[in-house]
Amino acid sequence: MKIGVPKEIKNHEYRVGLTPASVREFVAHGHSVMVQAGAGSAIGLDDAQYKAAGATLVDTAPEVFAAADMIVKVKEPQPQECAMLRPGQLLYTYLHLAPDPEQTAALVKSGAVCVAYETITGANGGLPLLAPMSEVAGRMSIQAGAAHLEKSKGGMGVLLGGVPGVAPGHVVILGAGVVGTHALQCAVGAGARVTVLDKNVDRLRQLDLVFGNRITTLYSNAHSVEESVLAADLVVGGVLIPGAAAPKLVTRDMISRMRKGAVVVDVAIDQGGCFETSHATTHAEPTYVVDGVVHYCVANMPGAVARTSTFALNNATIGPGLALADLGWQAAMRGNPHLKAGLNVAHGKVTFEAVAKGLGYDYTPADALLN
Ligand SMILES: NC(=O)C1=CN([C@@H]2O[C@H](COP(=O)(O)OP(=O)(O)OC[C@H]3O[C@@H](n4cnc5c(N)ncnc54)[C@H](O)[C@@H]3O)[C@@H](O)[C@H]2O)C=CC1
Ligand SMILES: CC(=O)C(=O)O
Ligand SMILES: [Mg+2]
Repeated sequence: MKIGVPKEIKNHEYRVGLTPASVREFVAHGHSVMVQAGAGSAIGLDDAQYKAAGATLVDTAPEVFAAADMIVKVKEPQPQECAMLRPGQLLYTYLHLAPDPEQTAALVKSGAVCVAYETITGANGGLPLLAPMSEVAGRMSIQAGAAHLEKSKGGMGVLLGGVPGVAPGHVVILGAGVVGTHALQCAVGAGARVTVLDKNVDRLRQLDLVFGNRITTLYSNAHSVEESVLAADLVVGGVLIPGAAAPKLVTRDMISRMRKGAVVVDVAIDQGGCFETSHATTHAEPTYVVDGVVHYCVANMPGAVARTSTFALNNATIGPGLALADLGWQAAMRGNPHLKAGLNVAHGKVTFEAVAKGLGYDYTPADALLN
């Protein structure tokens, strides 16, 4: 198969779909790999390394899209990329379609076969191709939140760890999944007071066993969310209903009653966000203020630490990527329900139920297209 890797074009996005090591794997499996010149140069993966790994370098994205059977990316295709997709072409990347009707319409129109990293499931549960970026974003959420609590960034001027004789900052984490757990590790490490909420009590039990009374765990409902958020200096939003739009747990009214200069980091913004007042921002302008509360809602947080993130992402995407290329998407998915769960759009049909339901499309189960 001809594999194509274009340079990412989203704002401040320096990750790249394949590392040179991953190119080498695809080539060893008998595939040819085309990489757009300069695709990895911002993170020290230069063209010479791709060449040495067996890739062909081409100058422009249109050349990559025109020649490749399978496009490997990081972020959801931007409008000019959607326009270059063709019927039957395989797209392997993050999509986050539920909150994105324009992209969904463009992918449906393209006729391409679109596999979303974030909905591929794991044999042992979880979302293994989302997990590494959630680890990164979870850890970054405390870093970003702490920075924006400083006065010069619009915050109230709180040091998360406090100092002897002064109480630490209070971090509230919504969702105890991968983002939540990694945020929690960093918040505890920084010396903050930490409260974490989830609807999954087993998950709270696991965290309680590890962190004991260094943290407070709470079952998530409207009451506990409201009480916690109103007492917080920093709130991290890390909830997920896989493939669906994020539930709006924090209302506009709660935001208006929060402490002035508090910070919210809505990591779940790529699925639409879990604060009613959230809208997606970019690394170029990461924050805005509503009712005195600083909102950080960057939809590609791992792009800021693109080198670490690219390696972590490739560790997870290489296996399913090789299966798709080696067997073709239909045979690969027939034998693997976890990979099949990644199919979101194919041949003009929406094949992921939560996306179809949320955006008003007829739902076509993937099985109907696998013959
Ligand atoms: N902005 C960015 O750059 C990035 C965003 N993300 C996003 O972060 C979000 C979280 O991802 P993960 O932690 O990997 O998901 P996960 O599936 O590991 O965890 C989500 C947690 O939310 C919980 N949850 C669901 N409804 C809830 C509710 N009403 N109240 C409290 N908890 C609730 C679930 O029980 C689960 O434990 C996703 O939307 C993901 O796409 C991930 C990486 C980067
Ligand atoms: C998961 C995601 O949206 C990202 O890594 O940018
Ligand atoms: Mg999007």
